[in-house]
Amino acid sequence: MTVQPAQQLVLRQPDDWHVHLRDGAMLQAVAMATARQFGRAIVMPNLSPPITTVAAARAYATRIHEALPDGSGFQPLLTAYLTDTIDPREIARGHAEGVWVACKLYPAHATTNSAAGVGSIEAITPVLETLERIGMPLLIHGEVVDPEIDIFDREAVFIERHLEPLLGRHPGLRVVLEHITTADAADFVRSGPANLAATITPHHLHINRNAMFRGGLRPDFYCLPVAKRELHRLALRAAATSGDPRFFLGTDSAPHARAAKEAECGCAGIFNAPYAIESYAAVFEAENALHRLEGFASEHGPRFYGLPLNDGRITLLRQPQEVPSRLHLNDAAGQAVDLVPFHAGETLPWRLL
Ligand SMILES: NC(=O)N[C@@H](CC(=O)O)C(=O)O
Ligand SMILES: [Zn+2]
Ligand SMILES: [Zn+2]
Repeated sequence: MTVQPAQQLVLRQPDDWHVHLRDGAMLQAVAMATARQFGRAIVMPNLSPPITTVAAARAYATRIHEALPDGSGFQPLLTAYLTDTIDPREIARGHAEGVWVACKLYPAHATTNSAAGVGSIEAITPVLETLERIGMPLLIHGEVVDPEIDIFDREAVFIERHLEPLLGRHPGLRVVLEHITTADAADFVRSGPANLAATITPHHLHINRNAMFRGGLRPDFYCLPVAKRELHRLALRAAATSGDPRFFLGTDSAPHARAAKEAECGCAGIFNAPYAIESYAAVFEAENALHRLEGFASEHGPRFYGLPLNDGRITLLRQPQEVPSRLHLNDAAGQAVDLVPFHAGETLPWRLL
């Protein structure tokens, strides 16, 4: 007897626990790519200027809803951008009013639009004490910015220099180490307390650092934290497919206009939203772990954030689909925004119905 592989996969509707929806024309062009598959998404606040006030977050939520068709059930979950001077009372007020659900910590100058980020984590102790008290999660871009540290070591060094001491000082703080890229991070989270979790992107499950240099310089595979060696990719695949509830889906879809990726100083970020769930499904199937995709994509995240699971379902069909090499997505004025999707030119085995 031969067992036929499943032709269709029905999943509880997933959420994206880390996405960049941007603003203006880019927001209008990319919002639907996320909303067509995910029920909710944790929307990053690194706009320019960044989202540092309750009023700015409210206005941004309105713009996100306006970028989507009427009746879209998509729910953006906004975040506050931490600076050295943000007032903990403003954070607590936005949380109490349901305007934002988490705070984002960018070490200053670590990544795109992080110049206004945090210079010293110790210096924002009153903010962290507030988060601990009110149970609001802290989401961290975990890389040191010390130029002496090799770029491939910045995540591991951040864990040792900053994350471990931070968890020691604030044992009740709920922390998500975002877009982990190393075996070091996966091990640290796995052996850490229940209030520590991590998101994992599709690209860090698919590519290692060779992808940036295959046959020439490939800006579409450049993101931060930068992809690491193969052993790290394999460790991330093991973590994502392990069933451990501290690991969950966060695409870090980070669209940049074509010209900004190919510039003299090209922007970091991979636009993976259009085929995100298919991209994860390909990984879980290759690891014989399709039965664990639903936990990773639809259950672990809401449980960590203390939110209900989505009621809806999505269906994936085993229908190979070719990913276009470019996408021309329209903004509200009908102007096309050109973007290169992750998996451009490749064939993915599953297709979202
Ligand atoms: N991941 C990236 O490479 N870029 C993100 C910022 C971030 O998540 O660090 C962006 O906003 O472009
Ligand atoms: Zn980041
Ligand atoms: Zn990001």
